[in-house]
Amino acid sequence: MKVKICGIMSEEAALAASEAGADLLGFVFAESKRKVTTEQAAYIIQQVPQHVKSVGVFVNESYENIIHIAETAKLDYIQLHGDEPPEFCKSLPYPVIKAFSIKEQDDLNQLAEYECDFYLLDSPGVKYRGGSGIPFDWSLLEHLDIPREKIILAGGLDHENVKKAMTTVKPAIVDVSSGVETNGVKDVRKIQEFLAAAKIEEREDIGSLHIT
Ligand SMILES: O=C(O)c1ccccc1N[C@@H]1O[C@H](COP(=O)(O)O)[C@@H](O)[C@H]1O
Repeated sequence: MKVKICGIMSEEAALAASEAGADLLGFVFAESKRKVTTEQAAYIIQQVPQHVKSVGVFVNESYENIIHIAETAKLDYIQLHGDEPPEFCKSLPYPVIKAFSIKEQDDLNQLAEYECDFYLLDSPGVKYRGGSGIPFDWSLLEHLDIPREKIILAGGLDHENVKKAMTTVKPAIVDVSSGVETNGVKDVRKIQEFLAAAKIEEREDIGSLHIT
């Protein structure tokens, strides 16, 4: 299972996440208590190994600003977490993760209109467009007809519910922000616990190879 740790604001959190096995780190450039400047993100991204991919999170941002920030900070992926239309997603010269708020079955209909690299399924925002720390009803995804390799599951995940989330939804990537924080700040121990829980399938696979 691949893991994205989102809302990275410090070098310490980025290094802890990458050392614990995170595959992607998210940097929020939208209105949020986790918002970083382009310069902060650029500095942190330079400190982490290249195999750990960087994701810029934007909400209804202009094409020009996204490109400028992506080039300056050396982002690998663009996450669009607002009301961006399908044409906008297709127009970006970067791999795109389009986020969708899921509160009822009908919310899934819009996914078919989008061509993107990943579909991120999240709870509706509360104060901001994401990062609420609240899970949504995963059973709504039972009949989702998007390949699971393109699904990122987000919204209120933590080290206690991530295993259930993975077995229920079978996403390609799990994404967490609030669930690895204490008092609004990334918590190294919680990052490590989340990664240990999310990567357990891989360890179980290795274990079963020894047994057989
Ligand atoms: O984290 C934020 O503050 C944020 C603000 C605006 C758009 C997206 C944001 N975060 C995204 O929200 C999801 C879920 O976060 P949580 O685990 O429920 O706290 C995650 O994909 C972040 O990328």
